[in-house]
This record gives sequence, structure tokens and C-alpha cells, in this order.
Amino acid sequence: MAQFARVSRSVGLITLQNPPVNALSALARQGIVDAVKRALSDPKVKSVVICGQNGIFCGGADIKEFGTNITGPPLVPMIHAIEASNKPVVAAIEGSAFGGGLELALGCHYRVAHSKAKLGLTEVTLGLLPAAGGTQRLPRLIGVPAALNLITTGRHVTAAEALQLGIVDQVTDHNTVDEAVKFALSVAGKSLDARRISTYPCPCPSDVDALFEEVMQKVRQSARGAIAPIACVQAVRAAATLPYSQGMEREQELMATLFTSGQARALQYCFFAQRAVGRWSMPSGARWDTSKPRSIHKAAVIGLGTMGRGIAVALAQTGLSVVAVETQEKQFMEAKKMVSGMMERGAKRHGTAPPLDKITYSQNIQAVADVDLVIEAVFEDMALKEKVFQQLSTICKQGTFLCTNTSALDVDHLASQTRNPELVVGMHFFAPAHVMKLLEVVYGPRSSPQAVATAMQLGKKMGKVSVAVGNCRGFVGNRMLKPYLEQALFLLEEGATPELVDGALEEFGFALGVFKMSDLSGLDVGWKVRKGDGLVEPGLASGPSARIRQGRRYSPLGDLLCEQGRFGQKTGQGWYRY
Ligand SMILES: CCCCCC/C=C/CC(=O)SCCNC(=O)CCNC(=O)[C@H](O)C(C)(C)COP(=O)(O)OP(=O)(O)OC[C@H]1O[C@@H](n2cnc3c(N)ncnc32)[C@H](O)[C@@H]1OP(=O)(O)O
Repeated sequence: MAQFARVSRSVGLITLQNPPVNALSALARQGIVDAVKRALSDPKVKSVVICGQNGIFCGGADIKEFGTNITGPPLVPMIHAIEASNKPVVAAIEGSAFGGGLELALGCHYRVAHSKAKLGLTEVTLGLLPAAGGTQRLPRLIGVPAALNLITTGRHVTAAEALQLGIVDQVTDHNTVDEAVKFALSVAGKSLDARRISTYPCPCPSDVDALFEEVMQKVRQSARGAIAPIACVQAVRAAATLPYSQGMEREQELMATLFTSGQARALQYCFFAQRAVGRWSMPSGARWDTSKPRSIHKAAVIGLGTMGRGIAVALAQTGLSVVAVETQEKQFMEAKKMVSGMMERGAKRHGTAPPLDKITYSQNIQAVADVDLVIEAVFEDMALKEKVFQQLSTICKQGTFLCTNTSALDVDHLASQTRNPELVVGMHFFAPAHVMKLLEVVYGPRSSPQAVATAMQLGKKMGKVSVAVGNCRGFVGNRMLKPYLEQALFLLEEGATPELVDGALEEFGFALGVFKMSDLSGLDVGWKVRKGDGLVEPGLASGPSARIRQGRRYSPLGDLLCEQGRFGQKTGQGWYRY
């Protein structure tokens, strides 16, 4: 799992070989330990380069090993042995160096990265902390504030930023291993005293207490119930206030509390689940690996209400040309302003230019004639959607994929309104569509594998976690949401306020409470669906009997709000007043 070779006469080249991401499994760690021993004991080897095969340095510890009886050499002593080596060790970073992979690189004396490489201590995203010395070495290398930022968020930095921060010593556009070998030759025989990060003093501001107090407050607010970011701050605090060896002890102690936590297990489950959904299949036997998607360059969005606006922004941010169609004058003018504002705010956050020129607006549905894919996002009304699909079927060029953003309606019925039902799938986004990661790709019995593959690929390109689901009322996402919404309403009937329920959910870790989320999505959509399901019975006498529908407990509170025209943010009133 790690190959050793001598190159350029005096450089020991250790190549991690554990596809697909060179994760540090027990065998890989054993391979590294053996190869390092060999390099250090070979008198012809004057310096060492560690790299990963297939253009990726290392994706970190092997997450599949977590929760199992971990065997093989542990990471911490392995990295210490590399750092303690009296021959210079250079990490050649291509692709990714994440988690334990970056910690391995921080144990090396030098780091050379390819310009396209990404680096990060990503453990926090898996409910952990960088427990192979990462919380102790990174602050010593780049300072406490920058290290806190990286470790508590797990964000990926580019090679350029890593160079600026001082994480890497050289960035190259050429062959990284060749450059690292050259580098290794140039530093052979030089003193390593100033290159062992664990021996550095931790650069620390004078008022450590105030700094950590402030950071802890910020992290508590943004982490919302997550325990790993808090432990990350505590571990970095140990780096700032304790000698290295004691800091390491603290790091291990904190990791032990996280390692078996429910949060870590859930986040790791989520990591693999998000990858598993990419391996979709259909009842016909069509699969992700046998279905070829088509490239989409130009797309259209029909209907610029709450969802349509978000979808248009998400498509434009992906770099696609977008035709945004809204036939109602008032909504059209409002949407144009809102969409531009959304793109400007997004661009400001990312320090990029807003892709305003990617969207052309029209009040005429004929404007979609030459697009590769249409996403219909008109109001949740079957008759209206039927009409739109009939029109699209005649207007669009041959082969255009026709997608619906319906949250519950029958995709197959919509397909039957078109000449080419095989081109029809659902692309169901969640509000706000330019932010939320989940995308349901809904296939009907007539959807072609290519239509599904194309929608799945487009979703991935848009940064979404795309999940292929069958065609049934509410699909999967809204079926999961239903009991959650129901229980929230029952809490109101039992005396809670929307604010109280939302507060508890947000404290638990939800980005938005259920009532705020419903106001954002629009209450009228669910109302329409409930009417379609025969659940809405206006004018019923109050009291317990009115609260049983179709044999189950039912709360009409959402319906009562909608009867008053309170549809959420878009009407200025919903569960809250705006
Ligand atoms: C007491 C114990 C002490 C331990 C102390 C040390 C602790 C260290 C903690 C860590 O290092 S935790 C791991 C940190 N690493 C990460 O967060 C990186 C996770 N991976 C990624 O972000 C991405 O996979 C990638 C590396 C950027 C590659 O992305 P890409 O889109 O190219 O491919 P994917 O589809 O995501 O992955 C391909 C394939 O590889 C599997 N995989 C990825 N990373 C790991 C990993 N670290 N361990 C095991 N398996 C990994 C992934 O599941 C995919 O597999 P599949 O079968 O094809 O689904």
C-alpha cells in the first residue's frame, strides 16, 4: 500500500497506493512505516519524497475503519517518526490532502503542492478533530486565528491560499513529484532544526483568554449544537497555552470524546450516504454506470416565483446560460430585481463577480425554443402544469429535456402531456433552491435512463446531492418532511408558539426552524397539496372532532393561515410577520 523506490540516485520516493483516494488504512499506514524505515536505513538515500498515486496525495484516515476494531500502526507515532527523521522529507501534494493526509504532510519537513491541489483539515465535517497532531502543528505553523478558521470549519484551501498562509513551501504547475524530488535534492544534508513544526513556539496573541472566549462564542453560534467545532477550539487552545506534548495529550483526550459520539457516527454515515446515492438505478435495470448523460449548456426556468428564482440563480452560478420566463408582469419585474440581488449577495460572499449576464429574461415562453433542458417551476397546479408541458413539447427543439420542480404531483401524468415522455423527469429542489443541497430527480415509468443521468449530472454540477427517486405523491423528501411538520403543528395546538418551536430546533442544530422554513418555502404550496389530498375542510366546527381527518390526527392551523392569505414571506405574513 506504499511503494518505495530510489530516484535521482539519492531520493527515496514513497508512493501511497490505496485507491481511490490513498486513505490511510491499516495496511497503508504499515506500508508507510515500512517504507520510511527503509528510506532512513538506506545510506544511499539522502532525502525522501512522499506522494500519492493517481494524482491524489491522500484523502485522510480511512473513514471505513472508524467504528471497527482499528489495527495497524497508529498515525501519531508514524507522523512523529517522519518529523524526527534526520533526512529531509518532502510531501508532494497533488489533488487533495485532507484530514490525516494533511496531518501527514505537516509532519514532513517541506511541502510542495500542485497549483490545482486542495488542502484542508476536514475532520470537523465528520464530527471529529484533527487528532494526528493537526490541532497542535497547524497553529504553530500559521498562527492561532488562521488555524482556528481552518480547523473549526474544515474548509478546503487552494494551493495558492496554502502558500500565502505558509502551509506549503512551493506551488508548481509542473509535475509535482518531479518538482518535489528536485526540492528534496536541494535540501539534502541541510539542518532540519527549523523544520520540525512540533518544536515551534505557538505564535499567540497576548490576551489568549479574550481571543478564545470570542472564538468560542462565535463557534457556538455557528455550530448550533455540533460538538466537534467546540472540541476543535479547545484543542487549539491547548496548542496556544501548553507545551506540545501536553497539547497532544489534550488533543487525544478530546478526540476520544468525539470518536464514538452519535454526531460523528451520523456525519460519517452521511458522508457515505451522499456518495451511495450517486450509484442510482431504476426498476428497468438502468444504472448510473451504464447510462450516458448529455451535456447541458443552456437551460430555461419557467415561472419565477420563490423556487424558480432560486433555480435560475443556481443554474447561472454553475456557469450555464439561463432563459428565465415569467408571464405575469408584476412577478416578472419583481423577480428580475430579486434574482440580481441574490446573485450579487452570493458573489460578494465568495469574492467573485455576479454572473448577471448568464440570465436572459422573457415574458414569452417561446424564448425557450433552443435550450437543452427546461425546469418548470410554475405554481403547484396540475392544470397549469399540464398546459405548460403541452406548450413546451411543441416549442422546444428536438431532444430538450423537460423537467418539473413539482413537490408532489404526478410526473408521469405530466410526461403524458408531451410528445416525448422519455425526456420528462422531475427535478425537485428545496427552498432556497440556490442554497439547499438536496435535489430529487424523479423518474416515471417512461423517463429514459439518459434523462435521469442528465438531471443527476446537472445536479452534481450545481453542487447538489442528487437523489434518484420514484414517482409517488410527495416523493421521498416531502414524505419525510410531513410527520415533522405535523408534529410541529401539534406542538402549537398544545400551547407552544412558532417562535418557541423554531428556537428549540435551531438550538438543536437546524439552520432554520420549521415555521421559518415553511414561511420561506411558501405555505400555499402545502395547502394546495393538502386540498388535493382531500384534507382541507374549511368551516368545520372547532374542537377535537375537527382535528381528525381520514382517521388520523390533523391540525388545520396551516390551512387557517392560508385562508387569510398568509402564505409566508412572499405575502409579508405567514407564521411570522415580515
Ligand atoms: C482514534 C483514531 C485516531 C485517528 C486520528 C487521525 C484522524 C484523522 C481523521 C481523518 O483523516 S478523517 C478523514 C478526513 N478526510 C476527509 O474528510 C476527506 C473525505 N473525502 C473527500 O472529501 C473526497 O472523497 C475526496 C478525497 C476529495 C475525493 O473526492 P471525489 O469526488 O474525487 O471522490 P468521492 O466520490 O468523494 O470518493 C471516492 C471514493 O473514496 C471513498 N473515500 C473518500 N475519502 C475516504 C476516506 N477518507 N476514507 C475512506 N474512503 C474514502 C468514498 O467513499 C468513495 O468511495 P465509493 O465506494 O466510490 O463511494
